[in-house]
Amino acid sequence: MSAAAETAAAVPGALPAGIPQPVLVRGTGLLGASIGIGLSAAGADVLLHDLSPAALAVAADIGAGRPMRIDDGGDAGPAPALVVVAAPPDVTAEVVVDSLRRWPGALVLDIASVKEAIAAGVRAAVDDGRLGPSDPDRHLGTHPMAGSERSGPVAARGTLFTQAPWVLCPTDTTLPAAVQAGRALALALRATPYRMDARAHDESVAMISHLPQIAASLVAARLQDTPDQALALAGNGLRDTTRIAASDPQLWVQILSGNAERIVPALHGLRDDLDRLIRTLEAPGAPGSRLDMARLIAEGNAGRARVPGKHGAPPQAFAVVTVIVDDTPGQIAAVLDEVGRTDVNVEDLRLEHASGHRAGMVEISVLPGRRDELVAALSAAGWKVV
Ligand SMILES: NC(=O)c1ccc[n+]([C@@H]2O[C@H](COP(=O)([O-])OP(=O)(O)OC[C@H]3O[C@@H](n4cnc5c(N)ncnc54)[C@H](O)[C@@H]3O)[C@@H](O)[C@H]2O)c1
Ligand SMILES: O=C(O)C(=O)C[C@]1(C(=O)O)C=C[C@@H](O)C=C1
Repeated sequence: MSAAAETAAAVPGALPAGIPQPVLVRGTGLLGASIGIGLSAAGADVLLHDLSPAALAVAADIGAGRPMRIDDGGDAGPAPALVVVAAPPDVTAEVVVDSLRRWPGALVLDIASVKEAIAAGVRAAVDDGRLGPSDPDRHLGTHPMAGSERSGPVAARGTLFTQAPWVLCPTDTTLPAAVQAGRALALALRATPYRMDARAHDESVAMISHLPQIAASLVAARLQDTPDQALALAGNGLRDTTRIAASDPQLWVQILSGNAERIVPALHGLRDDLDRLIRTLEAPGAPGSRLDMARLIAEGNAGRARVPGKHGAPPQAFAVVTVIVDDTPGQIAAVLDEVGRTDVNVEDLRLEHASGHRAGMVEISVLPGRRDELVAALSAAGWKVV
């Protein structure tokens, strides 16, 4: 399995050449509206369509583009030159096929989370005569590796894709113009394009996206009957491991069933480790059991250390500077204002509210070499740094 990251960087605020316009986004939920907002902000002419009038209206209201009517009596508005299908996975192939048929001059991209099933669905339309043999060449399967546990346009933001990988899955016959459009779309939204075939993509996401989702859901499911007094003690360990357990069940049913063949081997591996741990913990005092536990946690350390940092850079441990603030309006902005006066780049930011207390903690991640400088500056300005 190999992925080639392209290195060209987007010029901030500029629309890279190669995005045919107007662009029509079909499906204006979280992803479609985010794409619309980002492209509109970069100066593209964006049309929007969604089966849900409410999702369409919200997307238009938040600046994702202008609504377009699509129906069998003729479409209202100009023919799109590029269609981006951002509908749920189980209807994506059909919306791609419909778009290829409706607009014979348009390139069509989709962004669904699984890729082989969509490609097969589009090819099936050639077999049943709905598409001509070369129509699928205008289609490119893609997948932005950015999202959220939330869905719908209300959660959309134009910066969703910044610094995220965006996978492009051309086949041997995909038109170069379609690949160029996919690459330009990723760059316009400040993502990093990667090229990969659909099979390698699906194998990869089984491990780096689908298995984590399942693990988070299974862990969170255990909490249903946990007493409130135990949950009141929850710290970041639980929050970190269960954030994506809040994801949309409908979406994930489609993703998991669309990639079941690749997910099952990963689950067998997980089950083997779980069985091993259960056996060990059933006899924690037995000879070798502590070594077993240490190995398991160390194996987790080794896997975690392989997760890349921003821009696909090697994993990097940041230093965390923790500032205690009163839990009152304006405090966090004031801390950040102070940080802005230094020349230290904020790599990550996290807010922590101690339950039952009127104080919060702002955790600022910076490059380790810049930690002392930031601590000195914040302390000198009177902030409580711990
Ligand atoms: N949510 C994520 O984190 C994420 C990340 C990357 C890719 N994706 C993919 O992006 C796509 C959209 O996901 P989302 O999270 O934005 O979902 P969402 O539920 O927020 O939005 C989907 C939208 O598609 C609309 N829709 C349904 N059928 C349609 C049709 N036939 N024509 C036009 N619109 C239709 C729905 O009304 C809804 O507004 C999915 O294929 C998903 O796999 C999601
Ligand atoms: O919620 C998030 O943070 C995500 O990025 C979601 C995530 C992921 O697993 O990375 C989930 C599914 C999508 O297909 C792509 C992105």
